[in-house]
Amino acid sequence: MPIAIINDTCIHYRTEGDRSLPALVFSNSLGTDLSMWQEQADALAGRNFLVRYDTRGHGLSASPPGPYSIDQLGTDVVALLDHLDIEKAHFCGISMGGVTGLWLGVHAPKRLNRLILANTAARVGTADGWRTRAAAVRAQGLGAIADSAASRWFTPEFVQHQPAVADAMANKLRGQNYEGYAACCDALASADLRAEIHAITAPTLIVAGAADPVTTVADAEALRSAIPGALVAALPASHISNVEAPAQFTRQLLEFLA
Ligand SMILES: O=C(O)CC1=CCC(=O)O1
Repeated sequence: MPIAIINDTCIHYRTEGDRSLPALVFSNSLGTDLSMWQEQADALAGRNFLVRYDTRGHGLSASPPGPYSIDQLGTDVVALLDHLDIEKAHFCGISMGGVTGLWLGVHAPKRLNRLILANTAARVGTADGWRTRAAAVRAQGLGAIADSAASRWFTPEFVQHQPAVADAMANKLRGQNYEGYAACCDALASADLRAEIHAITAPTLIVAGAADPVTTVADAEALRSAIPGALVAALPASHISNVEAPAQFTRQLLEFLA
């Protein structure tokens, strides 16, 4: 279980594949952990040096008291690259992980090769919405958020046909650290990169879920028009598109990184 002490915080990560291959970093969404990328890791470990990590406040990484900020989530990645002696990497982040990717595109362009931004936006939801959620989680824990997770993350058809996958992810959320989750809601409350993302120079692929109610296809189009040269692919999925449409997601990754 590799742990790096990064910005005074224990960050859990996992590497796979040959170090001589181009590095590819995966960043998880709110309430999940690095295991969400298993399908992509299985497909890509022969082609890339994979680095998966648990965003602070998630999985086996530490959950120091919040609020966190998007600058912190982004500088954690830069420090993890330093720790692993990686000069430049591809970066694939989903939802909150995608916001981290946008931050890296703006603030750490020299550390990036290609950028894959899935189910994300330069401004996800509203500051009030995230502050209300953070307060509710600090007061009541993660039970209610976990109970409703499947409906935010997946289409009803997916939940019906793959109940074990949806339940396993919701149960994992139930077991997360509530302060870490709330502190990441604080980070999303204050993250608004809309005025900055035009400066991104990394070749960028935006992956949308055609049925995503959280970060919509319109959000993906807004990213595409702001980021020079960005491409968009819409998959038949809701918010956690790499789990709901794993084969299509992986194909997009492979084609974009080829
Ligand atoms: O609300 C959710 O659970 C979905 C989500 C929003 C940001 C993120 O990373 O996940």
